[in-house]
Amino acid sequence: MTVRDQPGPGLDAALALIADVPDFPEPGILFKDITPLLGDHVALTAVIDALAAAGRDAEGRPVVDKVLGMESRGFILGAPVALALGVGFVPVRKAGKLPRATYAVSYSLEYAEATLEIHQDALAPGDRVLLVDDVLATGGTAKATMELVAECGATVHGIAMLMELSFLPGRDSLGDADLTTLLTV
Ligand SMILES: O=P(O)(O)OC[C@H]1O[C@H](OP(=O)(O)OP(=O)(O)O)[C@H](O)[C@@H]1O
Ligand SMILES: Nc1ncnc2[nH]cnc12
Repeated sequence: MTVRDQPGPGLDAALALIADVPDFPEPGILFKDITPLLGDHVALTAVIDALAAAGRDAEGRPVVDKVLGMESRGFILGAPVALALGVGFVPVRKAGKLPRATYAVSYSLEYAEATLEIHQDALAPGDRVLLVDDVLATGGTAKATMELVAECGATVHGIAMLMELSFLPGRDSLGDADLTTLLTV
């Protein structure tokens, strides 16, 4: 597994806007609140540019066919990353939200259990995709999404996360996937 830090102008200041909220949504969880960062145009631009770099080659050319975002914070970050790369966006949604035929995977995350779904025709066999989300905690969400991509016959080019919680074993569940995290806490 490769981890690439993507320092850039304004990125450190952007990441400093993430707020710690103790005991949310339940006692013992230190919740990482990205809403102050999202509300700052300069910070949001720096973060989207840094995440999009995970979908480019060394010359800066896009190398993915689709960006996937996991509900719901992965939608906020993933859609602008897709625009930056000039490719389409695919939502990976919680159970029961997608209207047509889906593949589904159930999983556990830091403070809940859930099922994620993808439309069966969202990806073409052989598509190379970039997964985008805000937090890598237990890795349950990312691992479930990788399984959905495999079920579609597509390939995970990389996983781009705003932050990684180093006190949880998230990265251990991602095999040899190419993981980019902008911040480790
Ligand atoms: O690595 P994990 O343990 O799976 O946790 C990470 C996931 O948890 C959060 O999403 P959540 O399901 O809480 O949904 P939200 O974005 O709608 O708040 C976060 O946005 C990641 O998707
Ligand atoms: N501690 C945390 N803060 C924010 N989002 C999360 N998703 C899973 N764990 C989280």
